[in-house]
Amino acid sequence: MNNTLKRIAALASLCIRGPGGKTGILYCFIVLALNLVEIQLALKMITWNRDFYSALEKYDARAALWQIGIFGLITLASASQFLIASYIRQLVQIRWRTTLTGASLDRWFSNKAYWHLNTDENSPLDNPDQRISEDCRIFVDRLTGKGLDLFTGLVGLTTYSALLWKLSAFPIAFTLFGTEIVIEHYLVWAAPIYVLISSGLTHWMGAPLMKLNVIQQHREADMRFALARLRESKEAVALENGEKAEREIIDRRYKRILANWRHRINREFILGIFTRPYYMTVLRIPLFLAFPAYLMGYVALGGLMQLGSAFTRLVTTLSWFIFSYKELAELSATANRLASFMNQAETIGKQPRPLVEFTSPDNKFHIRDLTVRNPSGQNLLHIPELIVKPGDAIWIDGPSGIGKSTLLKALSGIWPHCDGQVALPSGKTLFLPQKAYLPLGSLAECVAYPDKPDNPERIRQLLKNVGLTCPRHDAQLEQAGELGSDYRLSGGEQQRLMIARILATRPEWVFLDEATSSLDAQAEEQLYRLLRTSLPDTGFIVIAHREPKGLGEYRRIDLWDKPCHPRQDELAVVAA
Ligand SMILES: Nc1ncnc2c1ncn2[C@@H]1O[C@H](COP(=O)(O)OP(=O)(O)OP(=O)(O)O)[C@@H](O)[C@H]1O
Repeated sequence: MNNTLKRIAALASLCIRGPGGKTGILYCFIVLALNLVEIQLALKMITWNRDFYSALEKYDARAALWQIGIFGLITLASASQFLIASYIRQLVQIRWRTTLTGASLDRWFSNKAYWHLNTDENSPLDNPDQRISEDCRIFVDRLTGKGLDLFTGLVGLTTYSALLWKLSAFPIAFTLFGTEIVIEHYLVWAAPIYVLISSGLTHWMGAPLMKLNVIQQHREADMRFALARLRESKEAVALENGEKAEREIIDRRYKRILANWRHRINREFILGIFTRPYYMTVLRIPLFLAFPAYLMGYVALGGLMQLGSAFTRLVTTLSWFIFSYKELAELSATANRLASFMNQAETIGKQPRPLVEFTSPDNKFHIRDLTVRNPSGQNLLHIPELIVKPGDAIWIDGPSGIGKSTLLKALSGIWPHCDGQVALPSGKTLFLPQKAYLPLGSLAECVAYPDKPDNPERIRQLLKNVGLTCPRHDAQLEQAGELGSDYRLSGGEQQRLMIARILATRPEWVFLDEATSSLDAQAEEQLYRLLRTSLPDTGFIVIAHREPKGLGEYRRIDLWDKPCHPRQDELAVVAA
């Protein structure tokens, strides 16, 4: 509980420190001031109860009509207060949610946490990519909602207690085990005892609901992920007639949702056995408790209604915990999830880089004593020394699974299971993985990725140069859409697009991981030639199962005669 409060405080302070956060605080004070107005209106309503019922008791029609007019005015003021307060509260939510979402995304992207963090369905991190936006919304919504309610409630509590104390200046007397007991101001004591017992019961009956809510959100996110994955792979699924298998995967996930949902319904039912009658009686119980005072002649009907109304206000304010139980459960689950995601993302930045970086003379790309392992610690590759000059080309060729792609990941700095030294030359570097990545956006944005497209005409020309000339592509050059689904590029076309990306971004170093594997040998050679003539000073490190013809002179690193997962001393790849 203590930890949860600390996490809520840390996330709230993050929201306040962000842009517009302080203005948010100012808005919160305005909402609080408006809520205090609401307390004053509630006091007026309590007095109204007395005056209206007194008028009825005395058959005074004029006074009763006058009270109906006052009721209209109080209602108007109360509705205006509610609408303005909730509008301003949402302005705070916009500011704080923007800051919190920004901070979460910063952590998600910094140090490539999105790649490093284990986000499997069994990971305790619980699908951060599926939940970031929703969690930030829930957290800010519940924090501003429940936080402000709590402050207002505390003020309301003292006001209503003081009023009730004044109104209930009469005792209740009864005999218990032969002893006469007299309790002064008994209504003031009855309210907290009544609510305390009720809150305890709510928590006792509802505590398992918190855990069930967390599991439910987790499983819902798993199902959304499976559906999103189907959308991404729809072509393969359609071609392989995988509908039945996919349906089973999704059904399995739905069944998990269903199983937890059943538990949740049962628990909500159990909780409802207590809370539902509580909601229904909370407005009447005060009258029942106050009516001995009426019978004993301490108050008239108007006074009884005023007492009942003041007691109801006090009990509803005290019942904040019971009424807010579900939202508080959500706030606590969301705060814990967000905080744990942020902590884990931050620790990634603190881990030392696995490869020691040194400066190489003449701006060469230099590897010394590099060992690449798989996650279980088995050695994949060992490179004692490799030096590549700017403008040179290297072809790495070897069997599947030997660790070629992993070598590129190690060089890019994202693979933690490696050691050795590396000198990465200055200048722009582009790593193109086996599977072409087509970001959401226009064709021009896709070509220039990760840069911004500056000149559509130039990109049009580059697409033409790599053989992507089709009126359809021309029309889609600047039109936003989802590549890969909307543009329907073939595997080979996607790889041509990657070559256009190299030409558009003009890096000094290019690492290609089977980036031309879907092209025929002739097209591949043409494209390599185009790359070499357009970028004569660029160094190329090419992983491919076919010789990179057209790239000019290159050195080959042949991994064919190396056993898979060899011992470190068995494998020494030396590039002359
Ligand atoms: N993220 C990962 N988690 C666990 N194992 C991995 C991961 N990435 C790669 N591996 C393992 O490391 C080994 C080398 O994989 P890698 O992709 O580097 O092979 P490769 O030589 O590029 O093969 P191919 O020619 O088929 O692309 C494989 O056994 C693979 O299963």
